[in-house]
Amino acid sequence: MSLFLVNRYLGEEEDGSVSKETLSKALLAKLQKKAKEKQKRHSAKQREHLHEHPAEQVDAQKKRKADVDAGLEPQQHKKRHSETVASCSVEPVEETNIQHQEEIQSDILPESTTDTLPGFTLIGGFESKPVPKVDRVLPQWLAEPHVIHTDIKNNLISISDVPGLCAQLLKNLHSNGIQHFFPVQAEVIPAILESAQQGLLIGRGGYKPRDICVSAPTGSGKTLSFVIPIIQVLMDRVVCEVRALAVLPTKELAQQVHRVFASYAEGTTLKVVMLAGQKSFAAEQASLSEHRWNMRRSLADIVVATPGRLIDHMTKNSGLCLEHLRFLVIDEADRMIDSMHQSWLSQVMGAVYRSRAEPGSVFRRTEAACITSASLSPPQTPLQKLLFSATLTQNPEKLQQLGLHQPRLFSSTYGHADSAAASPTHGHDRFNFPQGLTEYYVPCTMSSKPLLLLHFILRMKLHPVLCFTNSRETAHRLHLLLQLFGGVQAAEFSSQLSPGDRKKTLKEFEQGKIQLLISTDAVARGIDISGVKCVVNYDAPQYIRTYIHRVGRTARAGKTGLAFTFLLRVQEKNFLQMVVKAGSPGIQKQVVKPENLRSMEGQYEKALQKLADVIKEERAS
Ligand SMILES: Nc1ncnc2c1ncn2[C@@H]1O[C@H](COP(=O)(O)OP(=O)(O)OP(=O)(O)O)[C@@H](O)[C@H]1O
Repeated sequence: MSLFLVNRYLGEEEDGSVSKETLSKALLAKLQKKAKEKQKRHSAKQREHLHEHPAEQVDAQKKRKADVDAGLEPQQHKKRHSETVASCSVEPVEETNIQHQEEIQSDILPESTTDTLPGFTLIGGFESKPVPKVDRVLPQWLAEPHVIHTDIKNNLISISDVPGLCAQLLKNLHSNGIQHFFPVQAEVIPAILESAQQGLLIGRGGYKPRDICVSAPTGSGKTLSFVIPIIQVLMDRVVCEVRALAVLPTKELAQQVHRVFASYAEGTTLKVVMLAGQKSFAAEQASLSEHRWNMRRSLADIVVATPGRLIDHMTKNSGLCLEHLRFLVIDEADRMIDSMHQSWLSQVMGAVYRSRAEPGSVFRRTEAACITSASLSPPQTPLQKLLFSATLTQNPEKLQQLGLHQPRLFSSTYGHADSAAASPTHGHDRFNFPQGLTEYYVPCTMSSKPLLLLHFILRMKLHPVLCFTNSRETAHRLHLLLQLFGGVQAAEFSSQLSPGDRKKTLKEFEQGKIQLLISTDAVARGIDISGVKCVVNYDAPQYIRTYIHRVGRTARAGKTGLAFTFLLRVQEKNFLQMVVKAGSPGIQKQVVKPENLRSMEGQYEKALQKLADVIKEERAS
C-alpha cells in the first residue's frame, strides 16, 4: 500500500470519459498554440527594439539583404525562423530552457490559479528579485546592556557609597590612594556582590548566578571592578581552597593583576598565587598545595594564571584543585576567545565539574542545564564567569564559545541616544575610546619615520613615548639607529627579551629613566604604565583592536594623552576608514614640515651608515 497518493490535475476534461491519447493530443495542441503566441510577442518586441535602435536596424537589413543575395526571400527567412521556434516548442519535455518549463507548468495548472492561487508557491519562479539587506540582530542581553559612563571625572562615586564593602577593604583602598570608584567599578562591584549575597554555596534564591561581561574603554579601571568584590566575597571563607581563578593572555598582565590582588588581600587571610612561568614549575607547585598526614591542603584562594601555564599544572596534576571554584575571571576576553583553540576553557570546566563528592553532598556540581526541580536539588556551589575587555566582541557566535549562563552585559559602547551609528544592529563592532585621548595621524614616507620620531621627542618634548612597531626586527633596528643618533634615552621591548629584562625595562620606563620605549605589541594590551604622555604607532596597526589597545596605553584613569599614527600615503584611506567605523571621536591630521626635520638630517645619515655596519656585525656573530 502506498503511503502517499499524488493526484495530478490534468485540466477540466479529466472526468474519465476522455482517453489518455486524446488528452495528450489536446495538451500538445495547447502547447503549440502557446509557443506561437510567444513567438508573436517576441517578434513584436524585436520590432519595437529595432525601432528604438536604428543602427541595429541597419544591421538587420544588411543581414536580410545577405539572405536575399543567398537566394532566400524575406518571407522564406521569416518562415524558416518561425519553423525553428515551432519545432522547438513541440517537444517541451526535452526542452531544457527554464522558461519553457515554466510555461508547461502554467499549462498544467488551470490558468486562473497560476497568478492568484493563495497559499501556493510556484516552484521555478526565476524572476530576479532584490535581496533585502539583513541587519544584524543581537540577542537582548547584547543589544540592551547596562550602560557605563565614559566620562570618568564627572561620574566618580565615593567608595563609602558602595554598600557591602568591609572596613579592611576600605582601608586598603584608602592606602592605595583611592577615594572614589570609577563608573565601571560603581556598576560592576555591586552587581558581583549581589550575585554572591547568599554566600559561596548557592546563588540567589538557590539559582546559579548570571555571568557578567564588561566592555569598557582602556584605562577605565576594569581590574579593580573584579578584584574588590572577589576579595570581599572570599574573605568569609573558612577552608582555604582555590575559589577564584583569573586567566590573562600574557605573563606581564598576569603579574600586574597578581600585584593588584595581593595588595588588596593584605590584612585578610586570603592567599594569592601566580602561575605564569615567572618561577620554576616546582616552586609554583609548592605554592599551590601541601600534603600533611596524607591529606592535601590548599595554599591558594586566588590563582592568577596564563592559559599555557595553567594547563601545564592541570595536566601534570601538580596539586591545583578547581572543584571549589566560585569565580572564573577572563580578562582581555576577546583575545582569550581567540586563543580558545588551545581548549584551556574546556579543561578548566572539566576540572571544575569533576567532583569526587558523594551524590547528595552540597559540594556536588553539575554544569548548567535546564532548570528543573531535580536540577536545583540539592543546591550546588555555583561557578560564575566574569569577562572583561576594552574590545569585547559583540559577535554572539564567538561569545557562545565561552558557554555563558544568562549573561549580563555592562558596556559603555551603546547608550548614545544621539548616535544612530552606535546601534548594535550595525554589521561591525564599535568601541569606546578614552575621553582624554587625542588622536592624530602623520603623513610620512618610510625614510622620514625615524626623523619624525626624533622630532616628537627632541623638539616637541613629548616623552615618555611608547612607540609601537609591527615586528621585532623593526623595533630592534630602530633602537640601534636611535642609539647611534644619540641624545635620546631609548630601550626596546619584545618577547625576545628574558622575563627579567622585560620586568627591568618596564620598571625603568615607569620611573622615567627611559624616554622612549620601542615595543612590539607585547605591551599593547592591558599593561598599565603610569605617566605615558604619548603613544606613537611607528607602523600602522593592521587591526582596529590592536589600534585601540595600543593608543589606550595613554589617557588612562581619566587623564589626557596623545596618540600619533605614522601613515604612508597608500595606507591613509583604509586606516582612516577603519578608525572612523570603529567609533573614534575624530582623528586629526598633523603635518610636520620637511624644514623642521632638515637640521637633523646630517646626523641621521651618519647614524644610518653606522647602522649598516652594526647589523653586519650582529649577523656575523
Ligand atoms: N577608582 C580609582 N581611582 C583612581 N585610580 C584608579 C581607580 N581605579 C583604577 N585606577 C587606576 O587606573 C589605571 C587603569 O586601571 P586598569 O588597569 O584597571 O584599567 P583597565 O580598564 O583594565 O585598562 P585596560 O583595558 O587597558 O586593561 C590604573 O593605574 C589604576 O590604578
